[in-house]
Amino acid sequence: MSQKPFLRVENIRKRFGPIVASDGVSLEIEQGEIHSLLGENGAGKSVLMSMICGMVRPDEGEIVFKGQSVRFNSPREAIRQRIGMVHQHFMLVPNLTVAENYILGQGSPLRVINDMDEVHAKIRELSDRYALDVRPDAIIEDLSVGEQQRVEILKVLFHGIDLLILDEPTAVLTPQETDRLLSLMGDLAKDGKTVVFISHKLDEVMRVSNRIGVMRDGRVVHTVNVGETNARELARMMVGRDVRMELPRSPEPPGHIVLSVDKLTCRAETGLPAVRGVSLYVRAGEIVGIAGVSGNGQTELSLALSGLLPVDSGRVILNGKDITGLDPARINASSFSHIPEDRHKHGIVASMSLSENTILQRYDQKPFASRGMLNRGVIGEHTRDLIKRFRIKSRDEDQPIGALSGGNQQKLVVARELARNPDFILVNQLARGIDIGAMEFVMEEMLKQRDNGRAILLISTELEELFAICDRILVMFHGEILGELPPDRTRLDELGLLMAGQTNQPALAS
Ligand SMILES: Nc1ncnc2c1ncn2[C@@H]1O[C@H](COP(=O)(O)OP(=O)(O)OP(=O)(O)O)[C@@H](O)[C@H]1O
Repeated sequence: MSQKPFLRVENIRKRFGPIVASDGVSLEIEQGEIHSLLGENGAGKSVLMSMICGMVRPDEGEIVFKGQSVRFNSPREAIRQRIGMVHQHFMLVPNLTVAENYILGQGSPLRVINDMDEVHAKIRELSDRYALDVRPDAIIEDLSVGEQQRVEILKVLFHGIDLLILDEPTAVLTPQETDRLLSLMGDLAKDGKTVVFISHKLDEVMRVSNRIGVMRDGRVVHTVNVGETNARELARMMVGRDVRMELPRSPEPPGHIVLSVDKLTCRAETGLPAVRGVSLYVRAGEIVGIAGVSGNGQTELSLALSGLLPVDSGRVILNGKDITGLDPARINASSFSHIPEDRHKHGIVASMSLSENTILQRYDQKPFASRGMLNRGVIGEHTRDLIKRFRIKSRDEDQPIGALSGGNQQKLVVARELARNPDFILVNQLARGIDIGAMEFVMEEMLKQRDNGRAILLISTELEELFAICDRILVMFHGEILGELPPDRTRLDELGLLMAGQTNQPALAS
């Protein structure tokens, strides 16, 4: 690493109306390092990085890159200076090929030559060099989330970068894809590239970083070398207190069956079988987990249960009533809450306010409406209460939810669904984007719901989350439930083997 900082950010300020996203933030990054950024939801990580990559303009302060003061008006200008960012939400055109996406509107010299063979060859070369497995002629919409992310990373490499910024890249990845991404970061650093890695997952940050910066309230408040810290200390720096991962729970036995699923089958959007004869039940007062490497039918199972995907055969019974194949609105009205995997598609309407999002499914119900009129006072009060209880960082309840940081959007979805007092709660990826302090709170809330007699089905790729709050864990593999494990008598590696489809284990309960 060189002595002079490769990137220096000095005293940057950025406001969005009354919200201070960057409060005089300063940061130094060395060439060839992997520098992680941690911080609570809304601490200002994404906004800071968006300013470095030309997406957002700072109000004040200076960015010095390779010794020169820079001010970008667009991401394209930043890319010209060899700075690229992969965002939380991919920016690829779904019905175009990888190669077409790369030359689209970028003004690349290769586009002027218009030599697609050359573009394809360059993609293949980079794909081979960094083991990215990206085919230039693949259509984006046919690719899995992990593949699309590798396409995004290769896109930035394609245009040539020295600084790569990755904003929560592992939030949507399987453990195997995460391992692969972390080793890619190491390879890039070996090639002299510099990587900024934003994540809420402390174990990943500890594994891959050279240095770690911790942000709070729009500033970097600590920067530490990875060898001089540990996950517990990082958590304390972020949240300002110790974070408990072991949560107390009442020993009450579960009650009657609230949801039962009998031999459910359904196909994925591609038409291929995704859920193959799944049977399960969830009782009042218990949390049943579904573990599995993503892509094993969990997405389709949750969409089919909530009416968002047609069921081919089998039955779903909620509180004794057959809800199989009902439309989502009717399922929602049957005391069924859903915290979806993809909040943008199924959880929120980004352009609508927090208040409107809070009552999405209940805009015509008491106390939010009476005699065909919205009770704006009641809706506002209810939303303010959720904002306060879940510490959702926002200007006020009238702000569009799309302007909130990712983790704060997720907190509103969780708050809304729990506030509906449902009998059954379906959760697919509770933690998505939520910081560890808020995660502790959200898990406590889930346990309170359980202790109040709710039945909860928690689909997750985060094993720690499943072990922390589930009473039983089912393992899903290739669209089937392979077995059930008691979390208090199962080791992580046993669960991992079952998730890989290995069923001949002693821990497997009948
Ligand atoms: N376009 C915008 N309009 C208004 N406020 C915004 C906008 N973009 C960001 N903010 C606000 O700036 C603050 C910092 O947001 P940022 O996305 O940087 O947080 P973060 O640290 O990345 O959080 P998370 O961990 O949840 O992703 C938040 O309070 C957010 O609501």
